[in-house]
Amino acid sequence: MAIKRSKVSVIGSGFTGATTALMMAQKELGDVVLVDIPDMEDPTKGKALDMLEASPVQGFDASIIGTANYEDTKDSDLVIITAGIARKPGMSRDDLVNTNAKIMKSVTKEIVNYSPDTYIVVLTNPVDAMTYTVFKESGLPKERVIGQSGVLDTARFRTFVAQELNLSVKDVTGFVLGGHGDDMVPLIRYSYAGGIPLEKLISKDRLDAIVERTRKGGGEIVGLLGNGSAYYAPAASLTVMAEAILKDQRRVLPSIAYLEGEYGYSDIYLGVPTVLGGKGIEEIIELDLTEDEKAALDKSADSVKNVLNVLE
Ligand SMILES: NC(=O)c1ccc[n+]([C@@H]2O[C@H](COP(=O)([O-])OP(=O)(O)OC[C@H]3O[C@@H](n4cnc5c(N)ncnc54)[C@H](O)[C@@H]3O)[C@@H](O)[C@H]2O)c1
Ligand SMILES: O=C(O)C[C@H](O)C(=O)O
Repeated sequence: MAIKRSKVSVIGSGFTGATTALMMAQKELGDVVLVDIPDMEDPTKGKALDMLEASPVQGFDASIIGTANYEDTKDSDLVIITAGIARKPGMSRDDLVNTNAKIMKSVTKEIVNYSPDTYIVVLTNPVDAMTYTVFKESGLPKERVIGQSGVLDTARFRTFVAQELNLSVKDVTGFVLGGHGDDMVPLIRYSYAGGIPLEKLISKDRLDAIVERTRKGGGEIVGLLGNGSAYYAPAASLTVMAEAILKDQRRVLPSIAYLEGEYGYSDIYLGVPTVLGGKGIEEIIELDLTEDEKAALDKSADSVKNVLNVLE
């Protein structure tokens, strides 16, 4: 049998979907199918063609098509969901819940109809609850339905730490746990610059300020953009997760995973450290938490549960 390139479908061709499609094609992760609603079919085709025309200039090999027909997604190895509405200044991510839950249900039906064994990575907000909705609707095993928040939240944290210390972002590591809301939990104790614990390099006051800015990082961009939310760093985050799965890299990355007792929670999707590889979420890493860290994580999990409770 001939060896085939991977196929990745991106549902939603808006800011995050289109940017993710381009980043994945630039990294030659596979052929890309960009999908939107029928009313958006022509602009979606236009974006895909425009990206394809960048390929000779940048020297990447990938087919990129735009469509409103799910048949074109048939046999996707991986599907990324970015479809839905984004928040505007003054809104919380949770305000999007019922509109986006309906969209999750309808797109998930179509996805698994054409790709019954695929992996799905969800971006749409409120992402912890939307990942739960997609999991329930898809019937896929839990390790194949994954949400994105921690890679982005950790990237924001690393950016602010690198700025504070005037060091390369490459040398700063961190971990953000919990739901993708203002009470997410950046774990300072597990964060380093060049292997040195951050607590030895940055004062408590400054670290507290960095944690607060990280928690409100999405809102900071929403406020600046005025009409829409972040998309470059979210697309980069989705791309690294897609790469980890498609290339079976077994990367240690924070993902929104379905918990069955891990960290003391059950029947919930929440951000935790995971091993991401060719089987999707291959492991959930359970870190020892102090009482304060566990209390912060409980608060964040409660916020996610409150959103799950309003799901219609
Ligand atoms: N989890 C995260 O870290 C994170 C980061 C950034 C954005 N987001 C979320 O991602 C979502 C998308 O953000 P965006 O900036 O790309 O928004 P956008 O408005 O630019 O794009 C959304 C696209 O979804 C399409 N769409 C709507 N209903 C659809 C359906 N039924 N089928 C297919 N496509 C459909 C729209 O036509 C639009 O093109 C938002 O909910 C946003 O809050 C999450
Ligand atoms: O903040 C938002 O609404 C979008 C996204 O969740 C983000 O963190 O940038």
